[in-house]
Amino acid sequence: KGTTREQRALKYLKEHARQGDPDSVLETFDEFCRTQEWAMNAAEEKGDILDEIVRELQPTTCLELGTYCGYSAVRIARNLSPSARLITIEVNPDYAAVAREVVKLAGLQDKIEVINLDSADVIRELKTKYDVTKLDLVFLDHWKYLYIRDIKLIEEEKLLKKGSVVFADNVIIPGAPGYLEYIRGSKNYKSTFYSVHFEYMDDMKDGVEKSVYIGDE
Ligand SMILES: Cc1ncccc1-c1cc(O)c2nc[nH]c(=O)c2c1
Ligand SMILES: [Mg+2]
Repeated sequence: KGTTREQRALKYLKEHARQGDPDSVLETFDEFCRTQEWAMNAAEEKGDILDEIVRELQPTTCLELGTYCGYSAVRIARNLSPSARLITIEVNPDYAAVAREVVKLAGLQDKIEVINLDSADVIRELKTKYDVTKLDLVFLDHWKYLYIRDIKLIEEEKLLKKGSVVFADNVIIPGAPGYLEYIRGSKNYKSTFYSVHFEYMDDMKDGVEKSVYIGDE
């Protein structure tokens, strides 16, 4: 084959999506995943909830852990106000390279910064190196065992404020052992679970968890 699934997806997007049109990029990516090859995008019901959160919260500074090909980064950024921005972290260099192309194709490179590093290392430097004061929205969509490590690090760095939203994908499949217990057991969050279909699979159920920070700043 020579190419990876992510490279094939990017090729399809370049051939079929409208340059500079985020909606077209997302629709085309969904079409690819429905007709050509499945990919782990926070799409369909998951994406609809994400859209709703962004539209209601109108976040200024967003952090995404787990960029993959940039689908949810585009989904978030297309609804951001002019001065708002999204920092998205992807540890896999091949995924990060594709994501940067997808972000460019959507015309959102001025709103989205893709960082190809380990999430913990970046979280520790958000205030000093990335000019972040507080995070209004955090989207956890990387590796299930890192959700709890990274949310504790975000708390340690005092990056959340009252009203900040932490949105987690895949809390059922593959599941986020320990994260749900931690966040639901914490007095600093008000959590809501949403039962949703797994991306592009009408006969599989997953879950997402929306947690609003109400703790001390
Ligand atoms: C790929 C896959 N296969 C079977 C079951 C679940 C998954 C799956 C689905 C996702 O939405 C993911 N999101 C972020 N990171 C992941 O690793 C991930 C894995
Ligand atoms: Mg996911």
